[in-house]
Amino acid sequence: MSMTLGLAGKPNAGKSTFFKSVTMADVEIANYPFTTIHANHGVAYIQTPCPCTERETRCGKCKDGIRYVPIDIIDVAGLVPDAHKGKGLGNSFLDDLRQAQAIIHVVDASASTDAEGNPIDPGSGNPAADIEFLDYELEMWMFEILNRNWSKLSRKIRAEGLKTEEAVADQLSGAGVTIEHANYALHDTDLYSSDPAKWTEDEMIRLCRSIRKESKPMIIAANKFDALEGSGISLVEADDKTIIPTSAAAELALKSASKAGVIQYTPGDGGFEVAGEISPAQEKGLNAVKHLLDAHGSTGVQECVNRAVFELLDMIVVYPVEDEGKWTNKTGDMLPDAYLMKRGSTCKDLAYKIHSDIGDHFLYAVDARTKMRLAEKHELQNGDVIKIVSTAK
Ligand SMILES: Nc1nc2c(ncn2[C@@H]2O[C@H](COP(=O)(O)OP(=O)(O)OP(=O)(O)O)[C@@H](O)[C@H]2O)c(=O)[nH]1
Repeated sequence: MSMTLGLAGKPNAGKSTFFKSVTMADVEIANYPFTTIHANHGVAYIQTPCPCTERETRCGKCKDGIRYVPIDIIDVAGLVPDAHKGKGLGNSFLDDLRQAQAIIHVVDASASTDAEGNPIDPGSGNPAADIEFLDYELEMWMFEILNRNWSKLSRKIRAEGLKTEEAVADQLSGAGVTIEHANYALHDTDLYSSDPAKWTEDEMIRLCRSIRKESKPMIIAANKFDALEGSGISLVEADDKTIIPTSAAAELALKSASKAGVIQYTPGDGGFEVAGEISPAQEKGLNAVKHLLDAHGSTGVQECVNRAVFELLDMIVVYPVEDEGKWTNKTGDMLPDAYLMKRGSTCKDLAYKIHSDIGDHFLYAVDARTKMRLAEKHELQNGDVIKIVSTAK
Protein backbone atom coordinates (compact mmCIF):
# COMPACT_ATOMS: atom_id res chain seq x y z
CA MET A 1 0.00 0.00 0.00
CA SER A 2 1.42 3.30 -0.89
CA MET A 3 0.91 5.85 1.79
CA THR A 4 -0.54 9.23 0.92
CA LEU A 5 -1.15 12.23 3.14
CA GLY A 6 -3.25 15.18 2.01
CA LEU A 7 -2.30 18.68 3.02
CA ALA A 8 -5.31 20.96 3.28
CA GLY A 9 -5.89 24.50 4.42
CA LYS A 10 -7.35 27.79 3.37
CA PRO A 11 -5.42 30.26 1.23
CA ASN A 12 -2.65 31.97 3.20
CA ALA A 13 -2.65 29.48 6.07
CA GLY A 14 0.85 28.45 4.97
CA LYS A 15 0.04 25.24 3.13
CA SER A 16 2.47 25.86 0.26
CA THR A 17 5.24 26.76 2.70
CA PHE A 18 4.54 23.59 4.69
CA PHE A 19 4.48 21.49 1.52
CA LYS A 20 7.71 22.98 0.26
CA SER A 21 9.51 22.49 3.58
CA VAL A 22 8.33 18.94 4.04
CA THR A 23 9.24 17.83 0.51
CA MET A 24 12.65 19.51 0.52
CA ALA A 25 14.85 16.59 1.47
CA ASP A 26 18.48 16.49 2.39
CA VAL A 27 20.40 15.11 -0.61
CA GLU A 28 21.80 12.36 1.57
CA ILE A 29 18.32 11.21 2.54
CA ALA A 30 16.45 11.46 -0.71
CA ASN A 31 17.14 8.68 -3.12
CA TYR A 32 14.42 10.13 -5.32
CA PRO A 33 15.62 12.40 -8.09
CA PHE A 34 12.67 14.75 -7.62
CA THR A 35 10.88 15.31 -4.38
CA THR A 36 8.14 17.23 -6.12
CA ILE A 37 6.51 14.83 -8.56
CA HIS A 38 3.83 17.17 -9.89
CA ALA A 39 3.14 20.74 -8.90
CA ASN A 40 1.13 19.58 -5.90
CA HIS A 41 2.41 16.08 -5.42
CA GLY A 42 5.63 15.33 -3.56
CA VAL A 43 7.61 12.94 -1.39
CA ALA A 44 7.93 13.47 2.35
CA TYR A 45 9.75 11.26 4.83
CA ILE A 46 8.74 9.79 8.15
CA GLN A 47 11.49 9.11 10.66
CA THR A 48 12.05 5.94 12.60
CA PRO A 49 15.01 4.54 14.57
CA CYS A 50 17.03 2.24 12.30
CA PRO A 51 17.57 -1.34 13.55
CA CYS A 52 21.19 -1.24 12.32
CA THR A 53 22.07 0.80 15.42
CA GLU A 54 21.78 -2.48 17.37
CA ARG A 55 24.54 -4.03 15.25
CA GLU A 56 28.21 -3.48 14.73
CA THR A 57 27.90 -2.57 11.05
CA ARG A 58 25.83 0.36 9.81
CA CYS A 59 23.32 -0.21 6.98
CA GLY A 60 24.34 2.88 5.03
CA LYS A 61 20.73 3.77 4.41
CA CYS A 62 20.03 5.69 7.57
CA LYS A 63 21.43 8.96 8.77
CA ASP A 64 22.68 9.19 12.34
CA GLY A 65 20.64 6.09 13.17
CA ILE A 66 17.43 7.52 11.78
CA ARG A 67 15.77 5.84 8.85
CA TYR A 68 13.77 8.06 6.48
CA VAL A 69 10.84 6.23 4.90
CA PRO A 70 9.25 7.96 1.89
CA ILE A 71 5.53 8.67 1.69
CA ASP A 72 3.46 10.64 -0.81
CA ILE A 73 2.07 14.00 0.10
CA ILE A 74 -0.47 15.99 -1.88
CA ASP A 75 -1.08 19.71 -1.56
CA VAL A 76 -4.86 19.82 -1.81
CA ALA A 77 -5.71 23.20 -3.33
CA GLY A 78 -9.06 24.89 -3.49
CA LEU A 79 -10.69 23.98 -0.22
CA VAL A 80 -12.52 27.16 0.64
CA PRO A 81 -15.85 27.60 2.44
CA ASP A 82 -18.63 26.13 0.26
CA ALA A 83 -16.15 24.35 -1.99
CA HIS A 84 -18.47 21.32 -1.91
CA LYS A 85 -21.02 23.50 -3.72
CA GLY A 86 -18.48 24.31 -6.40
CA LYS A 87 -17.20 27.59 -4.96
CA GLY A 88 -13.55 28.55 -5.52
CA LEU A 89 -11.76 25.95 -7.56
CA GLY A 90 -14.84 23.79 -7.21
CA ASN A 91 -14.43 20.10 -6.98
CA SER A 92 -10.86 19.89 -8.23
CA PHE A 93 -9.75 18.95 -4.72
CA LEU A 94 -11.85 15.81 -4.68
CA ASP A 95 -9.52 13.70 -6.72
CA ASP A 96 -6.61 14.66 -4.45
CA LEU A 97 -8.62 13.90 -1.33
CA ARG A 98 -9.71 10.53 -2.62
CA GLN A 99 -6.10 9.38 -2.56
CA ALA A 100 -5.34 10.75 0.91
CA GLN A 101 -5.50 8.30 3.79
CA ALA A 102 -5.10 11.06 6.36
CA ILE A 103 -5.09 14.82 6.27
CA ILE A 104 -2.82 17.44 7.76
CA HIS A 105 -4.94 20.56 8.05
CA VAL A 106 -2.81 23.70 8.08
CA VAL A 107 -4.59 26.42 10.04
CA ASP A 108 -3.36 29.97 10.60
CA ALA A 109 -3.15 29.90 14.40
CA SER A 110 -1.90 33.48 14.47
CA ALA A 111 -5.43 34.40 13.36
CA SER A 112 -4.18 36.82 10.73
CA THR A 113 -6.44 35.63 7.92
CA ASP A 114 -10.22 35.76 7.57
CA ALA A 115 -12.58 32.91 6.64
CA GLU A 116 -11.67 33.24 2.97
CA GLY A 117 -7.94 33.51 3.63
CA ASN A 118 -7.60 37.28 3.17
CA PRO A 119 -4.98 38.94 5.40
CA ILE A 120 -6.41 40.76 8.42
CA ASP A 121 -5.05 42.13 11.71
CA PRO A 122 -3.25 39.38 13.62
CA GLY A 123 -5.46 37.94 16.33
CA SER A 124 -8.75 38.93 14.73
CA GLY A 125 -9.33 35.72 12.76
CA ASN A 126 -11.02 32.60 14.07
CA PRO A 127 -8.79 29.49 13.83
CA ALA A 128 -11.34 27.33 15.68
CA ALA A 129 -13.91 28.10 12.97
CA ASP A 130 -11.27 27.29 10.34
CA ILE A 131 -10.93 23.82 11.81
CA GLU A 132 -14.68 23.26 11.75
CA PHE A 133 -15.00 24.51 8.20
CA LEU A 134 -12.91 21.70 6.78
CA ASP A 135 -14.83 19.03 8.72
CA TYR A 136 -18.03 20.53 7.39
CA GLU A 137 -16.82 20.74 3.78
CA LEU A 138 -15.69 17.14 3.83
CA GLU A 139 -18.82 15.74 5.42
CA MET A 140 -21.07 17.72 3.08
CA TRP A 141 -19.02 16.57 0.12
CA MET A 142 -19.57 12.96 1.21
CA PHE A 143 -23.24 13.60 1.96
CA GLU A 144 -23.86 14.94 -1.53
CA ILE A 145 -22.28 11.89 -3.10
CA LEU A 146 -24.17 9.50 -0.81
CA ASN A 147 -27.45 11.29 -1.36
CA ARG A 148 -27.23 10.98 -5.16
CA ASN A 149 -29.85 8.41 -6.23
CA TRP A 150 -30.05 7.25 -2.64
CA SER A 151 -33.82 6.64 -2.61
CA LYS A 152 -33.46 4.30 -5.56
CA LEU A 153 -30.40 2.59 -4.17
CA SER A 154 -31.82 2.18 -0.69
CA ARG A 155 -34.92 0.45 -2.08
CA LYS A 156 -32.62 -1.84 -4.00
CA ILE A 157 -30.75 -2.66 -0.77
CA ARG A 158 -34.02 -3.82 0.75
CA ALA A 159 -35.34 -5.60 -2.36
CA GLU A 160 -32.13 -7.47 -3.10
CA GLY A 161 -30.98 -8.03 0.48
CA LEU A 162 -27.70 -6.12 -0.05
CA LYS A 163 -25.59 -5.23 2.94
CA THR A 164 -25.95 -1.55 3.88
CA GLU A 165 -22.21 -1.10 4.48
CA GLU A 166 -21.46 -2.45 1.02
CA ALA A 167 -23.93 -0.11 -0.64
CA VAL A 168 -22.62 2.90 1.32
CA ALA A 169 -18.98 2.04 0.55
CA ASP A 170 -19.82 1.46 -3.08
CA GLN A 171 -21.53 4.83 -3.36
CA LEU A 172 -18.58 6.57 -1.65
CA SER A 173 -15.76 4.55 -3.22
CA GLY A 174 -14.75 7.60 -5.24
CA ALA A 175 -13.98 9.32 -1.93
CA GLY A 176 -11.71 6.47 -0.88
CA VAL A 177 -14.26 4.99 1.56
CA THR A 178 -14.03 1.25 2.24
CA ILE A 179 -16.56 -1.30 3.57
CA GLU A 180 -14.69 -1.23 6.90
CA HIS A 181 -15.08 2.55 7.15
CA ALA A 182 -18.81 2.30 6.32
CA ASN A 183 -19.30 -0.55 8.75
CA TYR A 184 -17.62 1.37 11.54
CA ALA A 185 -19.70 4.50 10.90
CA LEU A 186 -23.01 2.61 10.68
CA HIS A 187 -22.39 1.15 14.13
CA ASP A 188 -20.98 4.40 15.50
CA THR A 189 -24.18 6.24 14.54
CA ASP A 190 -26.57 3.40 15.49
CA LEU A 191 -27.88 3.35 11.93
CA TYR A 192 -26.71 -0.16 11.23
CA SER A 193 -30.01 -1.93 11.74
CA SER A 194 -32.25 0.88 10.54
CA ASP A 195 -33.90 0.94 7.12
CA PRO A 196 -31.69 3.02 4.78
CA ALA A 197 -34.76 4.01 2.76
CA LYS A 198 -36.08 5.84 5.83
CA TRP A 199 -32.94 7.75 6.79
CA THR A 200 -33.53 11.45 7.24
CA GLU A 201 -31.12 14.02 5.80
CA ASP A 202 -29.82 14.67 9.33
CA GLU A 203 -29.10 11.00 9.83
CA MET A 204 -27.24 10.79 6.56
CA ILE A 205 -25.13 13.82 7.44
CA ARG A 206 -24.38 12.29 10.84
CA LEU A 207 -23.33 9.10 9.08
CA CYS A 208 -21.08 11.06 6.72
CA ARG A 209 -19.50 12.87 9.67
CA SER A 210 -18.58 9.54 11.17
CA ILE A 211 -17.34 8.18 7.83
CA ARG A 212 -15.19 11.29 7.37
CA LYS A 213 -13.58 10.84 10.81
CA GLU A 214 -12.85 7.20 10.12
CA SER A 215 -11.72 7.47 6.51
CA LYS A 216 -9.91 10.82 6.59
CA PRO A 217 -8.43 11.24 10.07
CA MET A 218 -6.91 14.65 10.61
CA ILE A 219 -4.04 16.37 12.36
CA ILE A 220 -4.18 20.12 12.82
CA ALA A 221 -0.98 22.03 12.11
CA ALA A 222 -1.56 25.21 14.15
CA ASN A 223 0.75 27.19 11.90
CA LYS A 224 2.65 30.48 12.25
CA PHE A 225 3.40 30.00 15.93
CA ASP A 226 6.35 32.31 15.31
CA ALA A 227 3.90 35.14 14.71
CA LEU A 228 1.99 34.52 17.91
CA GLU A 229 2.29 36.65 20.94
CA GLY A 230 1.56 35.08 24.29
CA SER A 231 -0.56 31.94 24.29
CA GLY A 232 -2.40 32.43 21.03
CA ILE A 233 -2.35 28.69 20.34
CA SER A 234 -5.06 28.25 22.94
CA LEU A 235 -7.29 30.00 20.40
CA VAL A 236 -7.26 26.68 18.64
CA GLU A 237 -9.15 23.94 20.35
CA ALA A 238 -10.66 20.83 18.88
CA ASP A 239 -11.54 18.01 21.22
CA ASP A 240 -11.24 15.03 18.88
CA LYS A 241 -8.11 16.16 17.08
CA THR A 242 -4.39 16.21 17.56
CA ILE A 243 -3.19 19.80 17.37
CA ILE A 244 0.49 20.46 16.73
CA PRO A 245 1.85 24.01 16.78
CA THR A 246 3.99 24.54 13.68
CA SER A 247 6.12 27.15 12.00
CA ALA A 248 6.31 26.11 8.38
CA ALA A 249 8.30 29.27 7.64
CA ALA A 250 10.97 28.30 10.20
CA GLU A 251 11.12 24.74 8.87
CA LEU A 252 11.55 26.02 5.33
CA ALA A 253 14.34 28.34 6.46
CA LEU A 254 16.12 25.45 8.23
CA LYS A 255 15.72 23.03 5.33
CA SER A 256 16.97 25.65 2.86
CA ALA A 257 20.00 26.45 5.02
CA SER A 258 20.69 22.75 5.45
CA LYS A 259 20.45 22.11 1.74
CA ALA A 260 22.83 25.00 1.10
CA GLY A 261 25.30 23.38 3.51
CA VAL A 262 25.17 26.32 5.90
CA ILE A 263 23.81 24.31 8.82
CA GLN A 264 23.34 20.70 9.87
CA TYR A 265 19.75 20.10 10.78
CA THR A 266 17.76 16.94 11.38
CA PRO A 267 14.06 17.59 10.70
CA GLY A 268 12.12 17.55 13.95
CA ASP A 269 15.14 18.48 16.08
CA GLY A 270 15.14 21.27 18.61
CA GLY A 271 18.38 22.72 17.30
CA PHE A 272 20.95 22.83 14.50
CA GLU A 273 24.68 23.29 14.05
CA VAL A 274 26.21 26.01 11.93
CA ALA A 275 28.42 24.21 9.44
CA GLY A 276 29.66 26.81 6.98
CA GLU A 277 30.41 30.46 6.47
CA ILE A 278 27.37 32.62 7.13
CA SER A 279 26.63 36.21 6.34
CA PRO A 280 25.44 38.63 9.05
CA ALA A 281 21.95 38.50 7.53
CA GLN A 282 21.92 34.69 7.63
CA GLU A 283 23.15 34.77 11.21
CA LYS A 284 20.35 37.11 12.21
CA GLY A 285 17.74 34.88 10.56
CA LEU A 286 19.14 31.71 12.07
CA ASN A 287 19.28 33.31 15.51
CA ALA A 288 15.60 34.15 15.25
CA VAL A 289 14.85 30.53 14.35
CA LYS A 290 17.02 29.32 17.23
CA HIS A 291 14.93 31.36 19.68
CA LEU A 292 11.79 29.76 18.30
CA LEU A 293 13.21 26.28 18.63
CA ASP A 294 14.33 27.01 22.19
CA ALA A 295 10.83 28.17 23.06
CA HIS A 296 8.81 25.50 21.22
CA GLY A 297 11.07 22.44 21.07
CA SER A 298 10.82 22.07 17.29
CA THR A 299 9.12 23.60 14.27
CA GLY A 300 6.43 20.91 14.58
CA VAL A 301 6.37 20.19 10.84
CA GLN A 302 8.13 16.82 10.92
CA GLU A 303 6.11 15.87 14.00
CA CYS A 304 2.89 16.33 12.00
CA VAL A 305 4.09 13.91 9.34
CA ASN A 306 5.43 11.32 11.80
CA ARG A 307 2.30 11.38 13.96
CA ALA A 308 -0.08 11.28 11.00
CA VAL A 309 1.52 8.02 9.89
CA PHE A 310 2.26 6.35 13.24
CA GLU A 311 -0.68 7.59 15.32
CA LEU A 312 -3.55 8.53 13.00
CA LEU A 313 -2.94 5.69 10.56
CA ASP A 314 -1.40 3.30 13.08
CA MET A 315 1.39 2.14 10.80
CA ILE A 316 4.51 0.16 11.70
CA VAL A 317 7.84 -0.19 9.87
CA VAL A 318 9.06 -3.68 9.03
CA TYR A 319 12.40 -4.68 7.46
CA PRO A 320 12.41 -7.80 5.28
CA VAL A 321 15.80 -9.52 4.88
CA GLU A 322 17.00 -12.72 3.23
CA ASP A 323 19.93 -13.47 5.53
CA GLU A 324 18.70 -13.52 9.13
CA GLY A 325 22.27 -13.55 10.42
CA LYS A 326 23.63 -10.57 8.53
CA TRP A 327 20.29 -8.79 8.02
CA THR A 328 21.03 -8.48 4.31
CA ASN A 329 19.45 -9.35 0.97
CA LYS A 330 21.01 -11.72 -1.59
CA THR A 331 23.51 -9.15 -2.78
CA GLY A 332 24.70 -8.31 0.72
CA ASP A 333 22.77 -5.04 1.11
CA MET A 334 22.00 -4.53 4.78
CA LEU A 335 18.38 -3.77 5.71
CA PRO A 336 17.60 -2.92 2.07
CA ASP A 337 13.91 -2.14 2.51
CA ALA A 338 11.73 -0.46 5.10
CA TYR A 339 8.04 -1.23 4.59
CA LEU A 340 5.23 0.76 6.11
CA MET A 341 2.43 -1.61 7.11
CA LYS A 342 -0.79 -1.31 9.05
CA ARG A 343 -0.48 -2.42 12.68
CA GLY A 344 -1.98 -5.89 12.91
CA SER A 345 -0.30 -7.05 9.69
CA THR A 346 1.02 -10.62 9.80
CA CYS A 347 4.06 -12.46 8.46
CA LYS A 348 1.93 -13.67 5.58
CA ASP A 349 0.88 -10.09 4.75
CA LEU A 350 4.58 -9.18 4.61
CA ALA A 351 5.26 -12.14 2.32
CA TYR A 352 2.57 -10.91 -0.08
CA LYS A 353 3.94 -7.39 0.09
CA ILE A 354 7.34 -8.66 -1.05
CA HIS A 355 5.86 -10.69 -3.91
CA SER A 356 2.62 -12.56 -4.55
CA ASP A 357 4.59 -15.75 -5.30
CA ILE A 358 6.31 -15.54 -1.93
CA GLY A 359 2.91 -15.09 -0.29
CA ASP A 360 1.42 -18.03 -2.19
CA HIS A 361 4.32 -20.32 -1.28
CA PHE A 362 4.86 -19.08 2.28
CA LEU A 363 6.32 -21.66 4.66
CA TYR A 364 7.28 -19.69 7.77
CA ALA A 365 9.06 -16.52 8.86
CA VAL A 366 12.09 -15.98 11.06
CA ASP A 367 12.54 -13.13 13.52
CA ALA A 368 16.09 -12.02 12.65
CA ARG A 369 16.70 -10.76 16.20
CA THR A 370 15.71 -13.88 18.13
CA LYS A 371 16.03 -16.39 15.24
CA MET A 372 12.63 -17.72 16.31
CA ARG A 373 10.32 -19.23 13.73
CA LEU A 374 7.07 -17.35 13.25
CA ALA A 375 3.84 -18.74 11.82
CA GLU A 376 1.90 -17.02 9.04
CA LYS A 377 -0.63 -15.42 11.40
CA HIS A 378 2.04 -14.01 13.72
CA GLU A 379 1.46 -10.27 14.15
CA LEU A 380 4.39 -8.07 13.19
CA GLN A 381 5.72 -5.41 15.54
CA ASN A 382 7.16 -2.00 14.73
CA GLY A 383 10.86 -2.34 13.86
CA ASP A 384 10.74 -6.09 13.19
CA VAL A 385 13.51 -7.53 10.98
CA ILE A 386 12.02 -10.57 9.26
CA LYS A 387 13.13 -13.30 6.91
CA ILE A 388 10.39 -15.03 4.94
CA VAL A 389 10.95 -18.64 3.98
CA SER A 390 8.92 -19.84 1.02
CA THR A 391 9.07 -22.52 -1.66
CA ALA A 392 8.72 -19.87 -4.37
CA LYS A 393 11.41 -20.08 -7.02
N1 LIG B 1 4.89 34.01 10.21
C1 LIG B 1 4.69 32.94 9.45
N2 LIG B 1 4.26 33.10 8.21
C2 LIG B 1 4.08 32.01 7.47
C3 LIG B 1 4.30 30.70 7.96
N3 LIG B 1 4.01 29.82 6.97
C4 LIG B 1 3.64 30.55 5.91
N4 LIG B 1 3.68 31.88 6.21
C5 LIG B 1 3.37 33.02 5.33
O1 LIG B 1 1.98 33.02 5.08
C6 LIG B 1 1.74 33.45 3.73
C7 LIG B 1 0.95 32.39 3.00
O2 LIG B 1 1.76 31.24 2.91
P1 LIG B 1 1.54 30.16 1.77
O3 LIG B 1 2.39 29.01 2.13
O4 LIG B 1 1.71 30.76 0.44
O5 LIG B 1 0.02 29.85 2.05
P2 LIG B 1 -1.01 28.87 1.35
O6 LIG B 1 -1.87 28.40 2.43
O7 LIG B 1 -0.31 27.87 0.55
O8 LIG B 1 -1.79 29.83 0.44
P3 LIG B 1 -2.28 29.63 -1.06
O9 LIG B 1 -1.05 29.30 -1.85
O10 LIG B 1 -2.86 30.94 -1.39
O11 LIG B 1 -3.25 28.50 -0.99
C8 LIG B 1 3.10 33.70 3.11
O12 LIG B 1 3.37 35.07 3.22
C9 LIG B 1 4.04 32.89 3.98
O13 LIG B 1 5.33 33.42 4.01
C10 LIG B 1 4.76 30.56 9.29
O14 LIG B 1 5.00 29.46 9.82
N5 LIG B 1 4.93 31.72 9.98
